[in-house]
Amino acid sequence: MTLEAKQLSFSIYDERILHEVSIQIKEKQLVGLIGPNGSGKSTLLKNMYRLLKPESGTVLLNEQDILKQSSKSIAKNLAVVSQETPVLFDFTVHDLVSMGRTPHKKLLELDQEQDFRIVADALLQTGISHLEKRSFSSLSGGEKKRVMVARALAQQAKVLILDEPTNHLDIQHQLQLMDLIQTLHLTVVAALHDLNIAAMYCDQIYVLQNGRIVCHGTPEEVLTPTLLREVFHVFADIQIHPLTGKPYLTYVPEQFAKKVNQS
Ligand SMILES: Nc1ncnc2c1ncn2[C@@H]1O[C@H](COP(=O)(O)OP(=O)(O)OP(=O)(O)O)[C@@H](O)[C@H]1O
Repeated sequence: MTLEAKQLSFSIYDERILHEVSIQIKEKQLVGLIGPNGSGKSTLLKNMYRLLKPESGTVLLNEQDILKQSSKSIAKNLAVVSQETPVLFDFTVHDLVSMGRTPHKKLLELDQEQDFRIVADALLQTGISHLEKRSFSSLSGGEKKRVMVARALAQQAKVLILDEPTNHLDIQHQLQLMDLIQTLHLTVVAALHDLNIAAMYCDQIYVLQNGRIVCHGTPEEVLTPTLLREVFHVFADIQIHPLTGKPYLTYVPEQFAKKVNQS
């Protein structure tokens, strides 16, 4: 399964938020979307999971226009972990994760043995089995995030859209979650703020600035001191880490700026 945005533009109240954005997530690739606050990451993802409708351009899920597919067929293939968490009713963790099974069932069909097994697996993989009877509203921010990831896993979609999946998680759970996502070998696009996490886990990175893609490529190609300075307005020393073989960023105060490697 592949996911692609082609020449996508989007405006709110006559203000252009996204300018002809194109991004491509190939089969089983983990693609990171990075950019400063307000650069348009969430807006792009919302267009890609149909919460917003583009002004122009298309979103293709497995090369088919997403606007021409039924919600149920999209939900079988595409799961989303958004920044918002459901607040309408106070469901238990188990109930919420079980909702991930909905696209696979007929109207009013009860959970089958297989559904219970898939939900139990999703709870186990995200490390929240012990919370299954708790009410969702009583959970901490990080626990809620893991419930939403578990729901997405229970959906058994081949494509995942994640809007800041590691937000609210402590460092152990950030790494566990990214490890889990990597081992699932799904087609994934994730908006990420932590550039070291993006460097460590992403196959490709797209950089958004003021609603435009300004750079894309492998973490090694994209994460350079020049890009960090021009897009994020910070100075960073970037080395290839001897253990991971991936770029590792150390942010430095301006007084050390002249000493950082300039690539
Ligand atoms: N409903 C809205 N009404 C007005 N402006 C909006 C609305 N939604 C988004 N915007 C604006 O669109 C721009 C892009 O916002 P978006 O949330 O996509 O950025 P982001 O890159 O995800 O930011 P962050 O890193 O802070 O989460 C921002 O300037 C934001 O204020």
